[in-house]
Amino acid sequence: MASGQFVQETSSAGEWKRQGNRFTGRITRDSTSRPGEGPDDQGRWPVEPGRYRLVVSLACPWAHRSVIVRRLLGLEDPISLAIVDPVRDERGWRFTLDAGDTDPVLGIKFLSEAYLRTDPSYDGRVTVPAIVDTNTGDVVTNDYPQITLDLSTEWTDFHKPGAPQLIPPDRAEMDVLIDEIYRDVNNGVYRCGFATSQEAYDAAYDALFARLDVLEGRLQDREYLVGDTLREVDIRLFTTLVRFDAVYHGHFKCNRQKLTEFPNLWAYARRLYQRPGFGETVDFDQIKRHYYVTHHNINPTGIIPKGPDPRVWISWPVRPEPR
Ligand SMILES: N[C@@H](CCC(=O)N[C@@H](CS)C(=O)NCC(=O)O)C(=O)O
Repeated sequence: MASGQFVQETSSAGEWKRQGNRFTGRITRDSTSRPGEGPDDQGRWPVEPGRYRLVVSLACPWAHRSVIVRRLLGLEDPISLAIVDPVRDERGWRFTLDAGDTDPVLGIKFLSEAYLRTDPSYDGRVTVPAIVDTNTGDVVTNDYPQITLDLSTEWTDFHKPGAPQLIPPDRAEMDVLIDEIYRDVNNGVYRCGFATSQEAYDAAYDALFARLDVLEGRLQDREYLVGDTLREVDIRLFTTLVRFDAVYHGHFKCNRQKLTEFPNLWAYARRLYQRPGFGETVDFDQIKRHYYVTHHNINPTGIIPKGPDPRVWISWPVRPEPR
């Protein structure tokens, strides 16, 4: 069996097992910490506009969720944004897009500096998205599924007028879909790409396309995955779909078919892309550079494919809305 890029996260059967999220602090309205302080004894930090910095890579699908949600809710001013270079070197995520290769607010050159400041013994992967407290430079959270939920539910006082309700009052149906989509699609593409045995790859590929077939059927007569309005689950699916043909189809060998060959999923993804808050957050150049240059084991030459042509996302009208 070939060894993978992420040896600590590869099982003896060659399956990719994603590491847990180390920092699970939450920014909540009921934190008992005073402004400027935190966390309280339950790990809750106070909601405070201007205090926290969201660190993302525009290439990363997990971080991309938080970029979209922050924008849809109008949280750009209350929560600032730091964007790392899409290409990691052996020192991890770098602030080389900024003047002096330094984040202007946090004053650090590498995201690892914040991780190690917060936990000097940390030896896992340093990941985005992460929210950093600008008072101390400590990492509050890299718990990406919770980050977007808390933007929706804890920061409501700072949402823009008319901000969407991304979390339905009854979450049961959405949460089932979120789990299935995470396992088979969001993480499923990584399980294909990072598998180091044929069996592990085959199983991940089968589960991925079986789930996409189900979703394709679900979207036959719906505009959104749940109910008749945009929800968090749509954002979670979108950030994988928008990378599918550019990266996952070739680089991760998810190649039974392209997104453009699923009529309903393709129309759905394009409808979302063309909504405010979605397409303008997609940077195909950074997405491709990240995956093809950073994953040496699966693309040793580092050559970045020129295609596909991104104009397909906008160049002809989207199919009419489903009935
Ligand atoms: N925090 C999660 C998900 C976030 C994640 O994997 N982000 C990627 C970018 S898409 C990352 O930061 N990777 C850094 C690395 O692999 O060293 C994890 O630990 O797996």
